[in-house]
Amino acid sequence: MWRGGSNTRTCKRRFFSSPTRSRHHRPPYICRLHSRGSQHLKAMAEVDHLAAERATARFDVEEMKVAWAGSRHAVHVADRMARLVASDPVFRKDNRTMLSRKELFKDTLRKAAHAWKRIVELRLTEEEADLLRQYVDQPGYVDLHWGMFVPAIKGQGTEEQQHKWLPLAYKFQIIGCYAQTELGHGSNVQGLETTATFDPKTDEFVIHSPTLTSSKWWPGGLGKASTHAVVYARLITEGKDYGIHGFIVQLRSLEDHSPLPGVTLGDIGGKFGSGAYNSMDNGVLRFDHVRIPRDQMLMRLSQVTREGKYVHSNVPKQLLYGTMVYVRQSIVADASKALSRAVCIAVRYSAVRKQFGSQDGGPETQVLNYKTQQSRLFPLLASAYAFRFVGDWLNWLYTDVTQKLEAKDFSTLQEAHACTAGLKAVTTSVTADAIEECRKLCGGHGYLNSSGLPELFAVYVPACTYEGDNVVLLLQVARILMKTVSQLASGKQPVGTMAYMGKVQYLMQCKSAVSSAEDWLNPDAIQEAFEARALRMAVNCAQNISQAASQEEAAGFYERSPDLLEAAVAHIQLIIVTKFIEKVHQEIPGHGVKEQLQALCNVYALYILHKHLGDFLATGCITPRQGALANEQLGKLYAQVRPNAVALVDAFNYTDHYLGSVLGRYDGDVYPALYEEAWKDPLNETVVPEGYHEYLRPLIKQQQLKLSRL
Ligand SMILES: CCCCC/C=C\C/C=C\C/C=C\CC/C=C/C(=O)SCCNC(=O)CCNC(=O)[C@H](O)C(C)(C)COP(=O)(O)OP(=O)(O)OC[C@H]1O[C@@H](n2cnc3c(N)ncnc32)[C@H](O)[C@@H]1OP(=O)(O)O
Ligand SMILES: Cc1cc2nc3c(=O)[nH]c(=O)nc-3n(C[C@H](O)[C@H](O)[C@H](O)COP(=O)(O)OP(=O)(O)OC[C@H]3O[C@@H](n4cnc5c(N)ncnc54)[C@H](O)[C@@H]3O)c2cc1C
Repeated sequence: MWRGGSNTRTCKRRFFSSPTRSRHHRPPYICRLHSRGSQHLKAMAEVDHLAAERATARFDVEEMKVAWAGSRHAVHVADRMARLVASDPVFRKDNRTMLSRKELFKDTLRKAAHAWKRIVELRLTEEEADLLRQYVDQPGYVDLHWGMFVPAIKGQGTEEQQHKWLPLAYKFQIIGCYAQTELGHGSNVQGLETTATFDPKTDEFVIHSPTLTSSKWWPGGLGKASTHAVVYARLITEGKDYGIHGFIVQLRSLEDHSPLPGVTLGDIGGKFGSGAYNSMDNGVLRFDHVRIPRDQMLMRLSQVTREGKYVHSNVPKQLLYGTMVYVRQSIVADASKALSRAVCIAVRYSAVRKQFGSQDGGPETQVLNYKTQQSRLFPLLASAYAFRFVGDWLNWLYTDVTQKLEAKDFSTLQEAHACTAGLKAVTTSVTADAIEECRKLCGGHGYLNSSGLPELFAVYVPACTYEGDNVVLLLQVARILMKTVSQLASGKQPVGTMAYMGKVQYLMQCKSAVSSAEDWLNPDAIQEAFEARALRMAVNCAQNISQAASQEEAAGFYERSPDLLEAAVAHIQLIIVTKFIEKVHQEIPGHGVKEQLQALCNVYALYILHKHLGDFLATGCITPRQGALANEQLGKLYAQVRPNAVALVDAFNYTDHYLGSVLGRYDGDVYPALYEEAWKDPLNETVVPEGYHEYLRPLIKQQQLKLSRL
């Protein structure tokens, strides 16, 4: 009866009602855990399986935490916020991949509301609140509210508009999203179709979706949560189309959340991966002649007068894209977070996991000791640090450009666009690929949801697409490179991150002086090789475009776009290497910290050189022998990193809650955790599965009957 008749009763119930029997049927380890209870678990947690690894570190981990976080204050605040989230049961996330879409969405609403409650109760600063939200680690409407809606109003709204709308947004009296992309157009912003036609009779804009393809499609937070949106639409006044502009539009009632008349909206449906980005209500939105007051056009850059006259302030039109520039720089900062999480999991697990090598009964080999594991993993570890530092620099650049713009100095706008677009593209592509590589580095267990890696990948991978498809963004960088090359002949000196192109005479013909593996530890040798490679690739593209004399320049660009993409990547990699070298040149306190960062900087640079050796050889920057020496030095650097690897990921200072991975646990006690996690799966709620009586039993019985007839 027990076996056959009660497949809906749970293991838990049976366990308590009939312990002997349950124990018999339960896996022995689980019974042991339950019988000893939390005391046993606590005792287990006190064992540090990675202690030996930590003991081999040759640097001060606490000081490395400071180097990673940026300051002692940053370490302290991050630590406090991470623990606050980890200790609060509302922020539990280990069950996320098992929730249905509706449950997951409600859970996201609950977490967002609870986070807000805590922020208000504890009177958290903006810095603390941002960190708290980061550690809650569940994409939701608040990301778009704070991350795009508020910045769009700040960047494109007049003082008066900011005064009216920002206090409402700051107190969550309204919830906003960023509605730009449409069903038919995302990359091509100028191709958007939604219209905002000025009606001078009523002093209103009429917002309308003229076609199916003009439906807003993708905006996060739009589907179910937002009450308002910044909507991008073609401004039409006095019969003329003035192109894309931003408008604040109310979508839902502030009383009962129902859509306002003329507004049709909903969620666009399930997305890649279980859990993951499905906590976000990416939405669809259509307007049927929805009227808004004229003063809800964001009028900082251009205005429409009461009479309907269009007035454009004397500022570059591209400032309309300011919110995207802002978010792209924050995405670069986030790349190092996602990458470091994946790397932390893979490094710790690789130190715990053992395979082969015990023929004589001795201990097996930690997989982290395999050279192949090191050559796949350590460049990713180095990339996490590289992205962290280039992200800090980009944040500085963004702040600097913003201050200049306030003073009506637009000279660095192009530099900001090229750096944010290019770094966003390169760091997100590398990070997405790296998370998947970390999954493979964890073998079979990496494929389990409880490793945290599948969800991390699924949440992260759309970063290659949103806020600008990476290929489209790299082509923007390439265009700026081509413009810069073409200006070299006229003697115009490039500035900022393009300044190296001014050394064109030298860089086009220089030969690397490297003659031993150690020579590649010289930052000048690395810098020169990367500069020469980037410049020669750009110049080659420019020559090829201009040699296609029969073609228009745009056609030549189109024809050569695959090569241009590679030239753009080379330029961006040069920026990352340069900023890492600059970081290492600074004063860095703490025993051994500078030396470790130096080693990681060299790993990053020589790994890129090795991976893109074809570029370096084809452009004649280095010889095949010098390429081989770089690879030889890389192997030596991996050996140097090996004893420090676990401590280098400890320096990220992530709680087990934030990591969300049984493989990446701080204590390295992986196997009991994996084993226990398995039993939480809903399939294990019953011993006999649902469907047994419908499908399995009849099948087995039928076969038994057939056999008995033989
Ligand atoms: C652990 C998990 C972590 C997860 C991540 C966590 C957090 C991240 C934070 C937030 C993310 C959360 C959610 C994601 C939300 C996503 C939102 C979105 O996706 S919003 C929609 C974004 N859409 C795009 O990015 C569209 C991309 N397209 C464009 O930007 C433009 O169409 C494009 C491609 C630049 C072309 O522009 P266009 O005006 O048509 O013309 P041109 O190419 O001819 O350019 C004309 C000149 O303008 C210059 N330019 C272009 N853009 C800019 C700019 N942004 N700033 C300054 N200048 C710019 C360009 O260089 C040309 O200059 P010249 O005339 O040649 O001098
Ligand atoms: C998870 C997620 C969240 C999002 N959130 C928001 C949001 O909050 N608000 C919002 O407005 N939008 C949002 N978006 C939309 C996002 O910004 C767009 O999807 C993105 O800009 C890419 O545009 P697309 O979808 O039109 O891609 P497409 O341009 O259609 O890309 C398709 C393919 O064409 C290629 N391609 C396109 N143009 C060129 C070209 N000129 N040269 C060479 N190749 C080209 C691309 O590389 C790609 O391979 C979100 C998207 C996702 C996935």
